[in-house]
Amino acid sequence: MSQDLLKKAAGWAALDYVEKGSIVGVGTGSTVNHFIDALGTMADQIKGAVSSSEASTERLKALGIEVFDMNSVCELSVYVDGADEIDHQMAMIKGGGAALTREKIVASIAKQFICIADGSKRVDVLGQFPLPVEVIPMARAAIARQIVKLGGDPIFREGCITDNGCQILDVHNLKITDPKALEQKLNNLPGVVTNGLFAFRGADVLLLGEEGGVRTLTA
Ligand SMILES: O=C(CO)[C@H](O)[C@H](O)COP(=O)(O)O
Repeated sequence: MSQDLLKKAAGWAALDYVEKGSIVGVGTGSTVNHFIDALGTMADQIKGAVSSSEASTERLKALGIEVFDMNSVCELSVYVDGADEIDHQMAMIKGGGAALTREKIVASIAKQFICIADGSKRVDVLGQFPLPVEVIPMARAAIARQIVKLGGDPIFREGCITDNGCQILDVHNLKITDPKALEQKLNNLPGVVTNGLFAFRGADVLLLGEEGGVRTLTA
């Protein structure tokens, strides 16, 4: 089965976690696009969505789903999003699609984080996928020097401007033995907006698309 079909299976499986009449937190990416398509089939049964990116907002609206301003919503029952990597403790690397900051913000008000992914995303140790760090443009070089001191190799994602008007450094060759410690260290660097480690706010449920079907794992 193709990777996209595995993503699709995981995306559609997340529909089971959507409560009727609720506002749903929606992530970003190719796996989430399948979830949004699935959500479209129950557009008249939900109140709407809070979106983590302009791209997801556009897709949601095209399916007739109302998108609420994050500031008008206190709590979400679920937040559904993909991941670039997820480990056995349900910590993730996210941000391959550059939406990490809004993803972390929307996830922070959700009771449950439902991660949808194809089987290739599950890893023993995070860090094979370069860790995205969103930075204020004027701080980029200073942050890159600090990241080198932490043992990583930051590469500027040329041409990428986030929905927040910021830039991305993709950090290669990090050995992430303690995801929470690294998440905190990176957040402490002046000019870092967000880093793509989701260790403090990991997933609660992982729906993993595999050849044999969708496997459900819980934290
Ligand atoms: O964090 C993300 C976007 O910022 C995505 O969830 C992550 O990159 C996975 O993407 P995909 O579902 O396309 O593999």
